[in-house]
Amino acid sequence: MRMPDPQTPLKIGTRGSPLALAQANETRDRLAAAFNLPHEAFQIVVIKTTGDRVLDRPLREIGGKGLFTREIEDAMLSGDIDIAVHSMKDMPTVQPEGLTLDCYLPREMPNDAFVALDGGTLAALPEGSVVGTSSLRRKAQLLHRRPDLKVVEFRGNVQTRLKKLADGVADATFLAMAGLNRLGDDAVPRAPIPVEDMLPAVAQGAIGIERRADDDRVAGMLAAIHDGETGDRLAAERAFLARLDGSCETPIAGLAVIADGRLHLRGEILRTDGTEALADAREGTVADGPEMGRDLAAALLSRAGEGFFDWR
Ligand SMILES: NCc1[nH]cc(CCC(=O)O)c1CC(=O)O
Repeated sequence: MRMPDPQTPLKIGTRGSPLALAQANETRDRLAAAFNLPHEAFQIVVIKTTGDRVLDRPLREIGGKGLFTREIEDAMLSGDIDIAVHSMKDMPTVQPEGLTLDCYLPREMPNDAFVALDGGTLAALPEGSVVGTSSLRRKAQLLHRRPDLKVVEFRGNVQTRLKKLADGVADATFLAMAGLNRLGDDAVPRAPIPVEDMLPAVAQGAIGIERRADDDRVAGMLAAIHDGETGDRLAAERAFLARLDGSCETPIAGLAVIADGRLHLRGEILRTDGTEALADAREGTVADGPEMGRDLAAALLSRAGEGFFDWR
């Protein structure tokens, strides 16, 4: 296998946000360590996506999943980059023709974080408080438990959201614990929310690395840094999501954990206004994860009935 070197570096495509760059750097560090290569054998290439460009509208109005990936995938197909580093939470369940996604780094905490400048917790949030989020899932889960709260649209990166809190636009917001941990920004006050209280988005906290399907050299390199347990968990969660045809327009949550060699999968779907939440769980062998995901999704869908996902 010919290795990349400083003259012909492996090109790592990523979005330009601080979190995306942290994820790309982690990927480079793991590859460099696995093959004993200098950092200069890798080049990080920043690519702007539609999701980065359009900041003034809710993402679901612009066009759902793929908003943060399309331009990066095009760059890979045209050979401008060799691999792409993604937050798996933002990834469609099917990849474009010619691309493969089968390498995952060890997963961070999947939990959502409750973020309030005064360091408070969700449980202690006063009645009638205003919470900022652009996530339909978080909004629906929150209103299901706390119909007294008001939810306002909140977009932008971590820094932007903190600024909005400081400006008094909202009393609190939610972020993924994984993002905060990966940014290493201890200044952000956050309380992890137990997954029993707020089931995370499918694949939350996991990083995936995409490549050209026919690139055997890169496939061999990525195999060396792939985390099998994360792969098994995501296989179950993403099968669940795929069967639900999940997109940004539907509040869906799902989480698989592996304990004592058994896979435990929990899933939830909600009405967007939070008036109804349907949840269920499956348990089985790790190999049966994808089948359990599809079965769980089918069970929830049959309970949901027509119009459950309508949000307009
Ligand atoms: N939708 C944006 C997005 N995609 C991945 C993460 C966090 C990191 C992760 O889940 O791995 C975030 C931000 C957030 O939800 O706070």
